[in-house]
Amino acid sequence: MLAEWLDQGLEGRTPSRTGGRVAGGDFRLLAPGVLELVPDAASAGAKACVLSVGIHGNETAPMELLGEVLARLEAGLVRLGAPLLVILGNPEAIRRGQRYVTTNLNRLFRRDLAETGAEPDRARALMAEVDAFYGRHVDRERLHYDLHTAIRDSRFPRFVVEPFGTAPTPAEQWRWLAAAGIQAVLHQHRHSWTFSHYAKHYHGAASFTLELGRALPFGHNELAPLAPMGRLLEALVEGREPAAGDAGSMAFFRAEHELLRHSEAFRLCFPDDTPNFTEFPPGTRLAEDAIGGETRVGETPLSVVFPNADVEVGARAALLVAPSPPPA
Ligand SMILES: O=C(O)CCC(=O)N[C@@H](CCC(=O)O)C(=O)O
Ligand SMILES: [Zn+2]
Repeated sequence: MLAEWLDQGLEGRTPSRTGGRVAGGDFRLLAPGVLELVPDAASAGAKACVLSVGIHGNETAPMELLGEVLARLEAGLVRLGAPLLVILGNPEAIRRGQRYVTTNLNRLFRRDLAETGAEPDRARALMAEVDAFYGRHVDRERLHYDLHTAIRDSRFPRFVVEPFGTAPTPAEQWRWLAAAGIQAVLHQHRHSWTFSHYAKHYHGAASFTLELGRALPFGHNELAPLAPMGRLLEALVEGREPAAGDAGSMAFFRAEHELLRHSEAFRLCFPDDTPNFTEFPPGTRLAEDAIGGETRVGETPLSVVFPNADVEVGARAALLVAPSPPPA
């Protein structure tokens, strides 16, 4: 039923059942693509976990990975020990195999959102579900992992974005992420109104956008490198202490600038297939635009992450980042 829930969500079918039992607890379907799992008895240190996939419809590996965890839960190989909200972000975009339908859902998670349309409505529905879920677990630490894959190759194929926010990230997160095969961490320098930012900014959750390799169609993903991440997700679902790795094995970066597309004439001055975290020396021309002119690297080298000239006008076309010290 749980793994079927993913398929039903993708196919737009009404689920055959809206609730039932798994080992250690109950599940119930709260809304299309929103599933809550309630343990009979959560373990003492269990977090209130939000796990989301498919916020971008073409990023399939996280859906397959989470589908495997849910299948193991259903088969009784994993026992529910933590309150869990599982979210299939943008079902219509997933059905179409597209990043989004009309606008990028992952820029809309703000409470003063005024836009109307399918994606803004979905953002409002997901924010309400997250608010209600954390509201039901006020006594627990909050966690949100928003699982994605990247458009391009990367010097670090598996990395996380730590959203901007005042709530400090618990040190255990770095150890868990290192053990789960994460190779780099990028600290955001300003509000970005992504889903992971929402959980941190409004709810003080330990939250990340996780980039788990490259975006490929269903059936083309190599899940073996994600096995350690699958084990981290299972530990969270069971309310167990996850495996700890050496946080020092990860590379840490900080966003220094956000490159915005200001006009239709915007273009990046490096090849389209430039991998994430490619470093450019001082003086390199990175982009040109009809409004705002050209962007060059200043006095210190900068690396480029998420370069995409094809975003909506006004949207982020790249992050320019520099190495930063690991958190104390
Ligand atoms: O590879 C790309 O260019 C985009 C991959 C992706 O969807 N990344 C997220 C990052 C969100 C964040 O900054 O936390 C996004 O752009 O929404
Ligand atoms: Zn994404």
